[in-house]
Amino acid sequence: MEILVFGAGSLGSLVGGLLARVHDVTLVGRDPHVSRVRVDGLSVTGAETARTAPDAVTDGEGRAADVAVVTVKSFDTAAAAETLATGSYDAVLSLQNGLTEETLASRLDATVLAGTATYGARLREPGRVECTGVGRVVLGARAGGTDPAAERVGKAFRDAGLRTLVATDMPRRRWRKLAVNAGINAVTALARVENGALADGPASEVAHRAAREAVRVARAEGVRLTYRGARAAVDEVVSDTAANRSSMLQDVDSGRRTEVEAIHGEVVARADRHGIDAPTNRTLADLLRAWEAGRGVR
Ligand SMILES: NC(=O)C1=CN([C@@H]2O[C@H](COP(=O)(O)OP(=O)(O)OC[C@H]3O[C@@H](n4cnc5c(N)ncnc54)[C@H](O)[C@@H]3O)[C@@H](O)[C@H]2O)C=CC1
Ligand SMILES: CC(C)(CO)C(=O)C(=O)O
Repeated sequence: MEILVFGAGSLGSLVGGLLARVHDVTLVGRDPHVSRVRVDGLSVTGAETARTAPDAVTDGEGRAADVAVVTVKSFDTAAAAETLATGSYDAVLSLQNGLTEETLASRLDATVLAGTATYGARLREPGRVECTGVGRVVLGARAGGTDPAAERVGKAFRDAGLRTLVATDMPRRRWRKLAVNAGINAVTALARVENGALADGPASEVAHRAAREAVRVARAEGVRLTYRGARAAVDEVVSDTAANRSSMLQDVDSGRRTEVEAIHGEVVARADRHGIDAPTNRTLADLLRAWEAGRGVR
């Protein structure tokens, strides 16, 4: 299969590097990573290992592939979609955090598939990405149900050795992941603690309240999630990833812009639309916005 990975940072390089074991992969990213991959190939180290030679480019305009996998940060989604719209793809799959498929679908003619990834990835140096945890990719039709494109892409991922599930309930899975991120990300970033610190104590209470608010909004949107299920999902991720520094904590550690708008900001914006209160997410979002403004990364 011909696969374009748009956003060859940490996750995109890991997924693209593994897919390139059996597929014709092009990474769209930035220098110096792209130049290094072109000269020396891409090395995947850590929990997964591979040495592959995908094509790598900095200009994503006017390209064509069977599928484009989008792995830019959520705040770069609209710009990525504008570029993808100049090319030709049968399907576009998002593996990002947040509900970014809506942004992609509103700008693209191609079938947009929803996805989640629980693999951990960190770009260690140009040309080398570390797999910090073997997770799973779950993908499927954006509105739920079956889609032949999802089956084809799922098979292509599995053929390359990526643990992949094709699911028929993606709206519920997307919202459950958003509820988990709403629970964990800002709390760990602001308290400067690893995920495991949310196992009990006051930070755990804040995390559960934030996840509960996300579930309330999901239910207002007709997505069947239970409060107990989301609480259990937060606890399970906290336990499974106890030693992780969440992606938002890593962004704060590095003084980078965070995905606050796609996670807590999104929960608040949708809560407002439904006339629901989301005070915990509102407070967490405002604190992160204040931190970003202070760092000059907003
Ligand atoms: N890193 C991880 O372990 C995981 C990340 N995710 C999600 O995946 C998404 C990506 O995360 P990361 O890979 O960590 O971010 P990242 O910042 O490492 O990678 C994104 C890359 O996209 C590139 N990019 C953005 N716009 C571009 C453009 N127009 N042209 C070329 N390159 C462009 C950036 O330069 C950057 O290298 C986020 O939504 C994140 O929440 C989800 C699960 C795990
Ligand atoms: C699931 C979790 C919270 C794992 O750290 C994550 O997705 C993130 O850090 O963004």
